[in-house]
Amino acid sequence: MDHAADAQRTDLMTLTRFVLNEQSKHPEARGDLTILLSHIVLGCKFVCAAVNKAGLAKLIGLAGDTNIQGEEQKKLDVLSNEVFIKALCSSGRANVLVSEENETEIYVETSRRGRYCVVFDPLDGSSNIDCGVSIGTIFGIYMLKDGKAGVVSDVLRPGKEMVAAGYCLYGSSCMLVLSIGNGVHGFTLDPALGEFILTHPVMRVPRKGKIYSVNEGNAKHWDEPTKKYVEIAKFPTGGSVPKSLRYIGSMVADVHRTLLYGGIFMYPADKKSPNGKLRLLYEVFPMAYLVEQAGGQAFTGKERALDVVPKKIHERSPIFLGSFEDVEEIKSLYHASGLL
Ligand SMILES: O=P(O)(O)OC[C@H]1O[C@](O)(COP(=O)(O)O)[C@@H](O)[C@@H]1O
Ligand SMILES: [Mg+2]
Ligand SMILES: [Mg+2]
Repeated sequence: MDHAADAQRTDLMTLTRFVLNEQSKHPEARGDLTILLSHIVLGCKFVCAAVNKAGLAKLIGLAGDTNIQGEEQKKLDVLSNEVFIKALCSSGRANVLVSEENETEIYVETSRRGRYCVVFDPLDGSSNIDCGVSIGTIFGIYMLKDGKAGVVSDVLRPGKEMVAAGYCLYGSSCMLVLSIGNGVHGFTLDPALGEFILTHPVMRVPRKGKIYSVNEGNAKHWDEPTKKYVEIAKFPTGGSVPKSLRYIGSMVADVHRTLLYGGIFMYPADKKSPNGKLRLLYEVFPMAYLVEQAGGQAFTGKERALDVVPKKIHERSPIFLGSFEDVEEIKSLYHASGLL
């Protein structure tokens, strides 16, 4: 056993240590957010373990029910949802919860209520579970508006009012990417230690990218600006090289790649789904928050994504996010089209 190396590892920047350091910069902080995040992290570790052994543990396939979105729930959707609801309730720091898998908002029992509201997608990329392609968990955190008993309007607020957001990627490695309003930081799970270690400090999305990411299967239903953008990406003029298409079909994985490599991820509105497919509260807002914190931008086809005021908890929204200049291009096409 290489004790020296092991001793070395004790000064690794773990996620817990990182959040405690951030907390220490705010003398007014009571540590509630730190405790809440530690319970979300526990949930991610649990789901990561379940995903890794999904085939062995008969966690592949359908659970037999349909969720409010009309989607057939996968066994891992249901398990992950239970894991996060239990973890958040037991933190004693959560108040109102909104999950993709629950029709209505969840109110934590009075004795265990706290000052934060959490919106989450317990398992993102469900269509990729059974084939072992990267999937994830997405979350966003609001603080109660007036500190009293939570109500649904505590979460029907613009994404820019969130105090933290993140996702956990269950892929070739398990990574948790987090922002508590001070940049974006990536942590990789060390399976031996069972700790998330800071491996990607201060993530910055490249200003301009070479990748576009969209489900081209919907192309015939797209509006003109989206069609034009993809046309230019494929057949650029003036000697520029065509962009590469990359689409995994798990938002967490497609956004993670976009944050690291740059480019644009989009799920536009189309004639089939006039509000797009992705959900504003627990998919679009957390990802837009992270992308903006990393120097990129997020646009709905009409406005800055984080300025939208949701009316319903499962509301959908079109989204274009990623490298600043790439999103600027699609914004100018919307302006030019008169749709804005
Ligand atoms: O198959 P499509 O229409 O391209 O949709 C893929 C999108 O749907 C999602 O799977 C929806 O999320 P859930 O799996 O959490 O329902 C996103 O992760 C992904 O970006
Ligand atoms: Mg999802
Ligand atoms: Mg989901």
